[in-house]
Amino acid sequence: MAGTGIEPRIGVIGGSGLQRLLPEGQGEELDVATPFGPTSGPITVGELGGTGVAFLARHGRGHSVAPHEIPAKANVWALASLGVRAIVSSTAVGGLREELAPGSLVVPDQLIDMTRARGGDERRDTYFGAGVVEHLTFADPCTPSLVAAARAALARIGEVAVSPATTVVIDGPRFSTRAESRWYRSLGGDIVNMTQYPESALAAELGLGYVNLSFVTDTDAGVASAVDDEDAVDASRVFERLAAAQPRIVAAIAAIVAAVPDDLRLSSGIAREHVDAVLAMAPRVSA
Ligand SMILES: CSC[C@H]1O[C@H](OP(=O)(O)O)[C@H](O)[C@@H]1O
Ligand SMILES: Nc1ncnc2[nH]cnc12
Repeated sequence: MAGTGIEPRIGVIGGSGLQRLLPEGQGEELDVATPFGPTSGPITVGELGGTGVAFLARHGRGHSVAPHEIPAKANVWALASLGVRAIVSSTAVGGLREELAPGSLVVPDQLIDMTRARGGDERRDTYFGAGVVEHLTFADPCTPSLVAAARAALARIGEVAVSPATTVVIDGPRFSTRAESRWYRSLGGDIVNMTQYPESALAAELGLGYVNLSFVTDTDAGVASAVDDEDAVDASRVFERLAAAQPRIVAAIAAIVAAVPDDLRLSSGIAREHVDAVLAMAPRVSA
């Protein structure tokens, strides 16, 4: 429990363009030490619509942490150590299909991991090993009940989210070539992003629910952008579109947070004692 007395039930990881969830001055900022080094930045614990939340900006303050440098193990561990039961994440994505125009909202249910851990240790995608042998059941990288709840919550606020959908996750920080983009689409990808993995797998390893809200900022570099090159990916345009959509994204995240059931029950098949052993690891205090 944080000093405010608020017990965060939901962790929110804000992606590109989502630096703050609670109004300025609300909530308590915590620096949570972890066995995996520092998190991307401070975690703000407060209340959102009556629900205790712990908010972390994935790329840190001022977007200073590149996608391949994101300390996903530290970030997910820190939220779990604060007691959250589920993570609601936001991401900016490229659309791989014409119908996924910039401005579309997507609630993916599947992903294809195309990362090759080129970021080094930050990209490591498991807490287990060193004698603790676990094989994560990861057929549903996004918790199905939360995907359904998110879709319904968005509909209630008048948003039509594209769902189900498959995210192709790449290392970044560069965007894809036209050939890669066409290939991802031919694999069945609907959207492309750099951060939904390993975050989602690490959450599942710690027994947390995971649901993602994706905001389409561009049509990547493939077939769709050939239709309208104005929409081909370009980082400055991505940030402009995210800034303009910030109130809409915050409202959508708030609706999803409110829809996470109190009695969220998960079974990822991982032995509880193994989860507890990871959570009991001593925090490493950074220099
Ligand atoms: C700003 S363009 C590329 C950047 O945006 C996405 O970030 P996030 O997933 O945290 O919203 C993408 O994954 C890249 O990191
Ligand atoms: N086209 C794209 N590829 C990867 N990550 C993205 N984030 C936003 N747009 C993206």
